[in-house]
Amino acid sequence: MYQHIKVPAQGEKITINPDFSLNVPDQPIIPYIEGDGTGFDITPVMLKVVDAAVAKAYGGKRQIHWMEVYAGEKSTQVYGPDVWLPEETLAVLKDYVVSIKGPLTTPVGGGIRSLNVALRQELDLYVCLRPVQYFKGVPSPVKEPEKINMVIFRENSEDIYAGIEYEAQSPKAQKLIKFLQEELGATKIRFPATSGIGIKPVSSEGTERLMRKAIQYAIDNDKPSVTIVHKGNIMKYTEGGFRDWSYALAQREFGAELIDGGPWCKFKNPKTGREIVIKDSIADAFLQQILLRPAEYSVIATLNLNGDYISDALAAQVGGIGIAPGANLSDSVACFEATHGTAPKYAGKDYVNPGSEILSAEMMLRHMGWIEAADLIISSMEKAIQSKRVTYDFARLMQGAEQVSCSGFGQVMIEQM
Ligand SMILES: NC(=O)C1=CN([C@@H]2O[C@H](COP(=O)(O)OP(=O)(O)OC[C@H]3O[C@@H](n4cnc5c(N)ncnc54)[C@H](OP(=O)(O)O)[C@@H]3O)[C@@H](O)[C@H]2O)C=CC1
Ligand SMILES: O=C(O)CCC(=O)C(=O)O
Ligand SMILES: [Mg+2]
Repeated sequence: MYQHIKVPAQGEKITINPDFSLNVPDQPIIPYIEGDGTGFDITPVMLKVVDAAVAKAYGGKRQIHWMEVYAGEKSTQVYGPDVWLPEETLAVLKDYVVSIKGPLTTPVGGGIRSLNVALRQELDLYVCLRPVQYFKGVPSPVKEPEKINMVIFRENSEDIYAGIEYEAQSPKAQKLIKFLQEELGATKIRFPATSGIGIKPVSSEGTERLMRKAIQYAIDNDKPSVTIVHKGNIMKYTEGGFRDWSYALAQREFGAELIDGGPWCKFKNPKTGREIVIKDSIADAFLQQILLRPAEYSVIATLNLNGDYISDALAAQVGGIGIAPGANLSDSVACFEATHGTAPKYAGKDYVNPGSEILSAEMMLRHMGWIEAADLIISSMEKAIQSKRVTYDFARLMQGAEQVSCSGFGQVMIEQM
């Protein structure tokens, strides 16, 4: 049926109901992309840890049947030199509803555009959900990392990630600059002859669907606030639009009322009766506030580029991107992936922390309703860290730690289950 994807002999597809809830069989087939660079190291460890957690939690009644699908460098080996993201990979990720991927390389400057971004756009995975939580015992550069408990909702389908960009001095850049100057009266392009130029589309529709999810998450998880993070003072109609449309949605759809004349507003959580405050923060100020007053922030709703920066910055505060998980979500399809990239200098060395991808799998299990297996992953991660048998990133900051390999850390987790 497929050119290179081998469907496991056993197992069934996860399917979606009209209300977007999932039907998860006891033997689901779950597609995975190994990933480039350290994806080669961390993905097999993630598979092993998840299999162990599922076996332990359900005693053989449930089992995941993994199905490898290809993207990135491995895809060019399997399909041919220029095939980075095969059509059948996209079709399978959509059709099988829930999947997980390792990181994929994007060259800086020229070369292919990001496959990670392409995948999100092709499947319209418009929410990038990145929870940031502290695990006891993790070495952190801040004094009170336990005060950090945030969930980032990063808009994942627009902003400068649309890839509308033209190289300096190319005919298209020159044409666009001429159009901006002659047709739209732009006078502030400082060096028009040598400027590369990019376009930043941000829409009310894209903003509203993201904000709706962020507010619903705050309701479902009894969170005290949603903070809109933007740079709307400078980019008035894109980032400023994001702020204004977000506030308007909170008022229109969730009945939020202005606090002291606004723009902050609040409403009562219909499930718990507790107040949810909708507020905003300008991105530069926000980045210092999360260091100085992290306890004041809970759910974060932000644009694509801000969300990218904030994800890594917040991850560092709770110990680094070695334990920073994430999910890319549409209303129906979910593809889980770590926040970090391919860390090329460590590729193939069985060295890096597999924690981010394992915790992404933990989010996946929870999304599937396999709570017992997800809980087991969290508890074994906590115990593994507290046993101080950890990968280099934690070991270099911990007193008395024993440094273990990437696969060694997976083994420590399995022993703790
Ligand atoms: N979703 C995706 O697939 C993403 C892909 N990328 C791509 O990855 C490539 C490399 O990007 P780069 O900017 O180097 O960012 P990376 O996130 O790959 O690595 C940056 C640094 O983060 C630390 N790090 C990363 N992964 C781990 C891990 N598993 N365990 C412990 N520490 C880790 C390392 O720090 P130290 O040096 O201190 O040990 C590493 O040098 C680029 O092509 C980029 O486009 C980037 C982000 C996301
Ligand atoms: O696609 C890439 O190469 C980088 C993406 C990234 O940094 C992210 O999504 O956090
Ligand atoms: Mg990033």
